[in-house]
Parts: sequence; C-alpha cells; structure tokens
Amino acid sequence: MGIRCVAIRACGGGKIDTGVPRMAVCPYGAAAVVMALLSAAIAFHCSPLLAVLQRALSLHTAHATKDMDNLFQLVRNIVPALTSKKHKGQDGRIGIVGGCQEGPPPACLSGADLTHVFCAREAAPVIKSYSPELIVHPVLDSSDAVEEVEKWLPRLHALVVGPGLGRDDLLLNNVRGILESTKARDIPVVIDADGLWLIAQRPALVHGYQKAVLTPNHVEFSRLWDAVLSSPMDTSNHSGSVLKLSQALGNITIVQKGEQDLISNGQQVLVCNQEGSSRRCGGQGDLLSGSLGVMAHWALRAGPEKTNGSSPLLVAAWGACTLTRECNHLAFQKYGRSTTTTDMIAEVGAAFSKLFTT
Ligand SMILES: NC(=O)C1=CN([C@@H]2O[C@H](COP(=O)(O)OP(=O)(O)OC[C@H]3O[C@@H](n4cnc5c(N)ncnc54)[C@H](O)[C@@H]3O)[C@@H](O)[C@H]2O)[C@@H](O)CC1
Ligand SMILES: Nc1ncnc2c1ncn2[C@@H]1O[C@H](COP(=O)(O)OP(=O)(O)OP(=O)(O)O)[C@@H](O)[C@H]1O
Ligand SMILES: [Mg+2]
Repeated sequence: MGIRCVAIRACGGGKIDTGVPRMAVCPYGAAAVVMALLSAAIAFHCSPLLAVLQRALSLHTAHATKDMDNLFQLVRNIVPALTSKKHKGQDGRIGIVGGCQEGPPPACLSGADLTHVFCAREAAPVIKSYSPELIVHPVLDSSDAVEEVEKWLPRLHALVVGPGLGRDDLLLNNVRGILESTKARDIPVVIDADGLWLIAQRPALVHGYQKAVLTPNHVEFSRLWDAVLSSPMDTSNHSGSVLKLSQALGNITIVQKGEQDLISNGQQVLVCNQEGSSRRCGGQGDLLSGSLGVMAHWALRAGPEKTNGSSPLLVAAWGACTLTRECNHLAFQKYGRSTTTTDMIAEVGAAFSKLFTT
C-alpha cells in the first residue's frame, strides 16, 4: 500500500507530497536540506548551484501554496450553499453525547441546523439555559439510556461523543451501547475527551469503523497509544506516530491536536498549521470536535467527487482544525491573554467567511 504524507504549512513553509511506501516523511526535512545548501551556495559564491537551488525552492513553495489552496478549495466544495429552499435540519442534525459535567456543552453550533444533547438528568437545566436552540435529552444516566438515544439516531447525521461526559462507569457503559448502535447504523462519530477514555479501555469499539474520527490531545493520544501498541512511541516522529496509531486502530481517522494538528487515516498524514495563538484555554477542543461533527456530515454527503478523491473525513478534519485555529487567532487579536473559548465561538462566523466562503 502506498503511503502519502502531505504536509501543509499555512505561513509560507514547505510541503512534501510523496508516494514513498510505508513511511511517513518528516515534513520539514527536504526544505531544511535545500535551505542549508542554499546558504552554502551563497557563502561560497557558487552561482550554478545557487540557480538550481533557488529554482527547487521556488517550485517547492509553489507546490506548498498550491496544495494549501487545494485543501481550502476541497473544504469549500463540501460546504452546503445557504438557500431559502432548504428546511431546518437539511444541513446537519448533530447529536452530542456528553456535557454532563461542569462547563458548557461542546460548541457544536458552527453550522448545524439542529443540535441534540444527550446528557445526565441533573445537567439538563444548565445546558438548556446555555442556549435555547439546543434540544436537550436528559437520558444518559437512566437505565434505558441506549434505547432512548436509539430513538433519535435515525434522525441524526453525526454524533460527537465525549466532551464533558465524565468517567462514571454507569455513563460510560451506556455510551458503549450507544456507540454500538451508532456503528450498526453507519452514522459518523467524532470521539473526544472522556469518549477517548472509554476507547482506551475498549479499542474494539471503534476498531476498523471507517466513519469514526478520534480527536486526542497530547495526553489522550499517549493513552490510546499505550492501549493498542506494544512498542514505545517515537516522540521525535509525530507524523509516523499518528499514522501508526491509525493503522493499529484499523485505519480510522485520527486528529492529533497540538502546536500543529496532524490528521491521518493510516495512509496519509495532513498537517494543519493555520496560525492560532499561544493562548491555551479549556474548551477549544470542544469547538474542534463540534465543528468536525458538522463537517464530517457535509464531507460524507458531498462524497469523494467533491473532495477530489481525498478521504472526505480527512478533508473535514482539516477544515475543522483550520476553523478552530483561525477562531483562536481572531479572538486573541482582540482579547490577548484573557481570550476564552466563548470569545472564540463569537469568531466562528468571521473565521468561516474568511476561510471557506467563496
Ligand atoms: N467545556 C468543558 O466542559 C470541558 C470539559 N472537559 C472535561 O474535563 C475533564 C478533564 O479533561 P482533561 O483534558 O483535563 O483530561 P485529563 O484529566 O486526562 O488530564 C489531562 C492533563 O494533561 C495536561 N495536558 C493537556 N495537554 C497537554 C500537553 N499538550 N502536554 C502535556 N500535558 C498536557 C492537562 O493540563 C491535564 O492536567 C474531562 O472530563 C473532560 O470531559 C475538558 O474537555 C475541557 C472542556
Ligand atoms: N501549542 C498549540 N499552538 C497552537 N494551537 C494549538 C496548540 N495546542 C493546541 N492547539 C489548537 O487548539 C485546539 C484544541 O486543542 P487542545 O490541545 O487544546 O485540545 P484539548 O486539550 O482537548 O482542549 P479542551 O480543553 O477543550 O479539552 C486545536 O484546534 C489545536 O489546533
Ligand atoms: Mg479535550
């Protein structure tokens, strides 16, 4: 199987797009070598070498820009048009399983027409008061939680499982049943936060399910790695690690969040380097998983024709990462160190228009 690693830098950096089989390529290696040779050529006044290297570098940069433009275009291709002919719900009915603990529910509002939240009974009033457009089902801690959620599954386009869910055994056992039902109905599912805690206990729940996307942060990624791989993680090769973890989980899509987001389906690694900020505050991951739930539905509905043959879920994940980071960037410009996730949510409209509206 040919493995491709496509690395995109948003701020004028390099890109490598190669068909090298069974290996992930360090995204910055080639650019660094060219830069080193270029410095040497300048230092030693070697004009022919200088000309060749300058050409290599300009081709390299041109490719990077072109591929980044391509990815932006692929995301634009999957975004549904806003028209007065559609009814409520056509552009996304998303379910969230979580939001049971302290804090607001995940910010799944970036583009979905309808958002259903399945939570524990005592969390419902808080969640409902957070936003009147949320449809809240306080069923998750009841003995018939799975059946209650199953009633709604046929009407949902995607499910986001985990943010603010907690790690209570009863809840997690219900979530296990909900995940089984979701898979049986072939519904896309984004798993984050405490949902990933459950997956680390029971990787078989998602193994090989091609409509699953996991969005681990640094710590959650390590937990998943320890659960499914016996070898130690190579901490100097992030691309290789995310590729390997995806393969070990049967090629499901994994988004490793961090200074740069790495997205893989075990065949390709996309890099999202959209400029965010240095402000890290709780809840940013929720904005990512929420918007990814919506985009996953859009991308799968649009199909590989609109994503130019690329995996729709990879395109959706890249789009959601780019959007989240841009929200962070715009909010940080206004609020600096005091930026909160609520400030980021307020930037979703502006960020979306800037990035993805044609
Ligand atoms: N809006 C909300 O309601 C939110 C709720 N959350 C809930 O809060 C609970 C705890 O979540 P945590 O994410 O703290 O998970 P963990 O309890 O697994 O703790 C992770 C720890 O790792 C640290 N960490 C995070 N990123 C790191 C990095 N890049 N390198 C090194 N250390 C790093 C954190 O500071 C934290 O101490 C979960 O139940 C989760 O669902 C969080 O997801 C945040 C948002
Ligand atoms: N060092 C960083 N620099 C820039 N952006 C980052 C950095 N770390 C994370 N991000 C971005 O922040 C977003 C959320 O990632 P993060 O690692 O904060 O998730 P999380 O820990 O799950 O968040 P949450 O507090 O919501 O649980 C992602 O889109 C990611 O790109
Ligand atoms: Mg998180």
